[in-house]
Amino acid sequence: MLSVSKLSIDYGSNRVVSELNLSLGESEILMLVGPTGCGKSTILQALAGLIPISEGEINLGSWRATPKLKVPPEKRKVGMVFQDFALFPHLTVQQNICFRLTDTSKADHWIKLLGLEAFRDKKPATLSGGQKQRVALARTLAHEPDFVLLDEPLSNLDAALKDTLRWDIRNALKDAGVPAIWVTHDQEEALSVGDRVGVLKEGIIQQIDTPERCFSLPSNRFVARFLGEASFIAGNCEGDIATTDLGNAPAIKVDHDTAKVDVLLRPDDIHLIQNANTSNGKVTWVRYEGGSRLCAVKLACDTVVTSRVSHEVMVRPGDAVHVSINTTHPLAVYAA
Ligand SMILES: Nc1ncnc2c1ncn2[C@@H]1O[C@H](COP(=O)(O)OP(=O)(O)OP(=O)(O)O)[C@@H](O)[C@H]1O
Repeated sequence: MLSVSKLSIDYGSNRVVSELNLSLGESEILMLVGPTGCGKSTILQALAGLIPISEGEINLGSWRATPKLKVPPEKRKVGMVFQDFALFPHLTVQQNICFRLTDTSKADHWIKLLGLEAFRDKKPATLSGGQKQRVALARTLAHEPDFVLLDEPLSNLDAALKDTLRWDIRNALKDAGVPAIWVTHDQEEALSVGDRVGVLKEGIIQQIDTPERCFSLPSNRFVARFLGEASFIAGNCEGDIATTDLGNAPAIKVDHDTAKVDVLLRPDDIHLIQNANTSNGKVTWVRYEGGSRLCAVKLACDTVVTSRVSHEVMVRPGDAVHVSINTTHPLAVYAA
């Protein structure tokens, strides 16, 4: 098990990561997300032993690192996968994967599992981005690391390839049975691929939780907005029911126990009707998404809520519509 307690990291006098606590179970995948510059790569580098830590402890069972107790990268049994693949250009796929490997049978397992058999004798320059990333992953896993760190492994690839490769990477990590921390900029990827998601802001973890809880019960408004479309509407909350101008809904108070609240609404929580007898809002913009359309609706109180409708609903900016809350799951509410 990888466990990190009260980890702080400074660059000179600048503290970029503060008091990070986390523990990863066997074969658990933690997705680390946050705005640019919030410290994601810094955390990975510290876990790998590439930069010093200022406070706290990293413990893998077989070794323990503190600011005074240094453990060099080669003693940490860590595997790293980067966005730029970091392959040796003069070596073949087979040679890249087997580099410094005593038991090459492990390499065969990953070459087969990641669909690389036809490319064994090719040089990296002749491979596509997705194939290169598979080679990088196979090389990492063939060395049987105790944990794996992935720094935006899919960010140089096109959308269609990302979609299949993210599942191949997840399956390979699960097959290897090692814990992994995977940094991504893609919220959808974080929610769908991870066992848990950690949301970082200015070096401080805001929430580490299951994808479902991070999305539907964010610990604060920053997490709510960071993980997807989020609107907030004023309401009252008595017990576990919230009352708003758009209807009532079951609710969970996330922060303080106050009656006046703001209710978090995701686009799927809002039902939009065109040509209703009465309207309560005007469409301000519409984004076509392929199978659906995301619509922003301005209410009389000036609050803007977003609703996702089928692509068959030809809603346009300026349309008068009726919106209401339509949910059976409890909505997160925050003190107003
Ligand atoms: N070698 C360094 N020396 C000084 N400051 C650094 C160094 N590397 C990173 N920083 C600063 O530390 C902070 C965190 O950087 P880091 O690269 O960890 O962020 P990130 O969340 O990975 O960003 P991105 O999503 O853009 O990759 C930033 O303010 C960055 O400018």
